[in-house]
Amino acid sequence: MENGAAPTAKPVIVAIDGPSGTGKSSTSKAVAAQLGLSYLDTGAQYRAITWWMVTNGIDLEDPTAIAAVAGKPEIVSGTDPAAPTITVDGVDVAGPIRTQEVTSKVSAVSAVPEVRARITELQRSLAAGADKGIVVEGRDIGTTVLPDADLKIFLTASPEARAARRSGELKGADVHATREALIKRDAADSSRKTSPLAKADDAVEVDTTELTLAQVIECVVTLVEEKRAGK
Ligand SMILES: Nc1ncnc2c1ncn2[C@@H]1O[C@H](COP(=O)(O)OP(=O)(O)O)[C@@H](O)[C@H]1O
Ligand SMILES: Nc1ccn([C@@H]2O[C@H](COP(=O)(O)OP(=O)(O)O)[C@@H](O)[C@H]2O)c(=O)n1
Repeated sequence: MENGAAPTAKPVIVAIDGPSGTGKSSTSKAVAAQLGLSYLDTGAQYRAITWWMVTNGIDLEDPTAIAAVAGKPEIVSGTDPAAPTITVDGVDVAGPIRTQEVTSKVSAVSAVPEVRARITELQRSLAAGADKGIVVEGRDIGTTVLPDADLKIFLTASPEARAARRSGELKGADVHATREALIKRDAADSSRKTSPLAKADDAVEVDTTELTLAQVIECVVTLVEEKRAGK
């Protein structure tokens, strides 16, 4: 080693996939913060492009209409896990992308191949530019976006646990209706032709139903540290 300098750690790429409400965002943010890595919420990017389409009156029942404008909005993601940001054409959309309207329409938009190609390119470039490494969470990160990730995790949980977690967030929301909406969105995301929600063959599956968030975070941090140590 020249000048006795300490070796610089190789950037580590972590892919976390799974259905809605399994804890991907909370886990990824915490793991990235704890390990000094960047963090990317790819669902927020699909929500942002959906928000733009809704705002601009695009017919979301028509995949050709969606494909025709997929390249128009400029979507920028801030990857600091302590303060992730998302803008569309310079407008902060962190709030508006979480509405029921966007949630109910995002699967139709994200199924369009031109949308996926556009967003996948953004994701790969953000991952390549993360000096220390990055935790990227979504549905197709381990299978399609970053197939060479150093570590792939696939989070699962029972529909009941996921619905209870989500309705806890959406204060007062009916657990049954939330459960039905989750199941419908997962079915759409899993059955689309282009890069569906799926576990990569080499992903580690973690069932979070009976685990606390702190336990899931600890489990993933340990797996990253083991990878880094070459175990
Ligand atoms: N293991 C867990 N136990 C209990 N609640 C959890 C757990 N993991 C996440 N949560 C909570 O569930 C909700 C959904 O988690 P989130 O990380 O947004 O899931 P996802 O990104 O997979 O949709 C959040 O309110 C979060 O605090
Ligand atoms: N890598 C990804 C991430 C999200 N998505 C789409 O974006 C939607 C919203 O993702 P999200 O992660 O914000 O969803 P939540 O489970 O957090 O509600 C999903 O239902 C998918 O339709 C995708 O297609 N591919």
